[in-house]
Amino acid sequence: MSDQSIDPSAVAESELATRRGVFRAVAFRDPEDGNEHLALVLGPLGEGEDVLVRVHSECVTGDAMGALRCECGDQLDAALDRIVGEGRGVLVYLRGHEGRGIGLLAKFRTLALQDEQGLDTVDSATVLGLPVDARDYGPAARVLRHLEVRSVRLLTNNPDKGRSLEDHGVKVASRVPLLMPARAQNRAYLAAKRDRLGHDLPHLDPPPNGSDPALG
Ligand SMILES: Nc1nc2c(ncn2[C@@H]2O[C@H](COP(=O)(O)OP(=O)(O)OP(=O)(O)O)[C@@H](O)[C@H]2O)c(=O)[nH]1
Repeated sequence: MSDQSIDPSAVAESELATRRGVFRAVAFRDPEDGNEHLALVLGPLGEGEDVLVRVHSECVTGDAMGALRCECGDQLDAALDRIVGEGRGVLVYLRGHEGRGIGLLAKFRTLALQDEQGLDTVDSATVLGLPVDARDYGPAARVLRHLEVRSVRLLTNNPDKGRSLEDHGVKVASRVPLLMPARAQNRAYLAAKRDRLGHDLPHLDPPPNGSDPALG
């Protein structure tokens, strides 16, 4: 549980008209990591119970450039569509989470190893002495408290994300799958997330005899 709260002087808000509609956009500087993060809020949140929430880790290649080797961009679009479909919800976009927290340069080093040596997303980090996942969800918990969100339906396939948010005091009422169809370019990445990182991705083809054809 992180007790720190966001200082009002470190928050700025504006309306943000997007292709999907008008959001309340809340920028904030987190008191612990010092990064400037973003929350997009749709609709009145009422009592703040059971709010549909996506906590999305920055991925400049997937989110902004449309890269296909991960499914980050697809998930960002799908999460916003789901929130707009309900007419109520929050997307928290966490900066400083690039590459699961190792940063852009280090992420590219891991991507090069994946391309050149066929390592997966886990081994390509560990051979470089980098953490597989260094993300801190404290900023998400703090902004959800700031927004008076009391419990969330969390859009994620990653059970650890729900647990980490709960460790920071967020009540996760349920986990809502955010399953993206596999593409040729991201099949190996998705398989590694399922097989090595424990993500719930039941829509992927099961690995026959313990090996995934997408990897071979
Ligand atoms: N280190 C590293 N990071 C990657 C790689 N591919 C994508 N990422 C980063 O992974 C982060 C997203 O994490 P994921 O593990 O894909 O998914 P998640 O956020 O844990 O789970 P979901 O909530 O289901 O999306 C983003 O910050 C991406 O930049 C990679 O090969 N190596």
